[in-house]
Amino acid sequence: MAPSEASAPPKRVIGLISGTSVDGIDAALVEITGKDLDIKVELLAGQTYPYPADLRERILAICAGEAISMWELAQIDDAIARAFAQAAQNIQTGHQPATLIGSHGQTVYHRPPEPGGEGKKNLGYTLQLGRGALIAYLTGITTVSNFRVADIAIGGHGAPLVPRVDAFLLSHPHESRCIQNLGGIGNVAYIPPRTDNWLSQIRAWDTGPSNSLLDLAVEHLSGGTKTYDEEGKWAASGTPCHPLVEKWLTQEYFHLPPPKSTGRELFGVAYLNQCFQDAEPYQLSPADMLATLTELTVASIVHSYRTFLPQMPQLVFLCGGGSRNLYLKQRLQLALDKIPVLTTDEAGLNADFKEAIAFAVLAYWRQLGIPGNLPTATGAPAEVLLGEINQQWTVKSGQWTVDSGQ
Ligand SMILES: Nc1ncnc2c1ncn2[C@@H]1O[C@H](COP(=O)(O)OP(=O)(O)OP(=O)(O)O)[C@@H](O)[C@H]1O
Ligand SMILES: CC(=O)N[C@H]1[C@@H]2OC[C@@H](O2)[C@@H](O)[C@@H]1O[C@H](C)C(=O)O
Repeated sequence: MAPSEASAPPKRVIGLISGTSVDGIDAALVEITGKDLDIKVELLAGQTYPYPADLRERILAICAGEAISMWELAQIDDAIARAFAQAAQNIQTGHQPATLIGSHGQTVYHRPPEPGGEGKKNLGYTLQLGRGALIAYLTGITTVSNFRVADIAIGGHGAPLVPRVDAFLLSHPHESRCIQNLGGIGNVAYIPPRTDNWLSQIRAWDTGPSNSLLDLAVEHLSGGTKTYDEEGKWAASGTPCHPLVEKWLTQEYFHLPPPKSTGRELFGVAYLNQCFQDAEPYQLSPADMLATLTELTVASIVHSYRTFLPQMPQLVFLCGGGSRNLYLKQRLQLALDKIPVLTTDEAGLNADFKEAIAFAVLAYWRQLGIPGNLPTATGAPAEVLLGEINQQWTVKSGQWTVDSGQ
């Protein structure tokens, strides 16, 4: 083997994301080798760093549509970048330092593209706070950020982006698989067996609410003493009200064909208030209400598989915080009948940190010049490089030098 073909040393990368649950910053320190089907990712450390309570409250208020001044926007952007930079520092404790960060940031607004004729549709818009330039400066590590904007600029949804990573880490030569993320919002990647043109046959979309409504309901019903339902125990003590689930399932989003994306703008506080109003005639107990909202997550996922997939998958792998909700998992298994429902842990990929791991891989691909989006997932007309590279600049002997991050 020629020296240039000798396998490159592993690249040490940090992935950072705070998702739509706004529960905290998921940080993953990984070692990556290979590029596509030969890619290997080893998780060296994974940790969630909760936001300070006041910052979380402000982010949730902005996500719920509260108007803020540009001054406050700047303050929050910096506060998030600082928290992300701190998470990147902390996750390296006891390890060799990383040479690259992939930082998703915090989504505070997401508007999918509006349908319309060629050149007539409104582009989507998405805003992730926590600017990469500040993270690069504070950590001294080259940071890739703003992953969604390039896909959106050419007409895509800019989401979901993880499916391409799922494809390379979780595909199977003979088996079709759904990778179902259960975050604040749910999203699915359907990955066919790796036969000819398998990449172009991948389908992916946001399935709707996963924990966003449940968490808000738990906070309300517990009088603010809980932020989520540990293992789904509270919901498990109730009974789902099926007529309500049927009514909620008539909502337009669930019937839109993919590609499609959504967020807390739709499945947030106002939506939950409507759910409570709809539930009034049924006089549900708190536990029944939580069981019914859980059932909406389950039913919307299964309905979307049955409606939009070319065929049902042979296996479903769950990931995201909702995969720890045993009641949700059990209801999903019941609804999917004979299709095994596992977590990605069982495929060797940590279910809690898969999104953080994915943004480490997307940053790595960005640096190698490999596209990160899948047009069948985001609806973009082409593959594009995702993310803006914020080089780590240092002053050496009075001259600016740039750390290539290689
Ligand atoms: N042990 C648990 N039992 C029940 N639910 C849990 C548990 N752990 C986490 N969750 C749920 O998972 C949520 C967080 O999931 P996750 O971190 O995957 O979401 P996210 O990344 O913020 O969202 P998204 O994927 O939409 O961006 C919590 O808000 C909670 O509802
Ligand atoms: C705009 C935005 O932040 N979307 C998130 C959100 O959370 C889940 C779902 O909605 C998904 O589409 C996306 O995140 C994951 C990481 C993705 O892009 O694959």
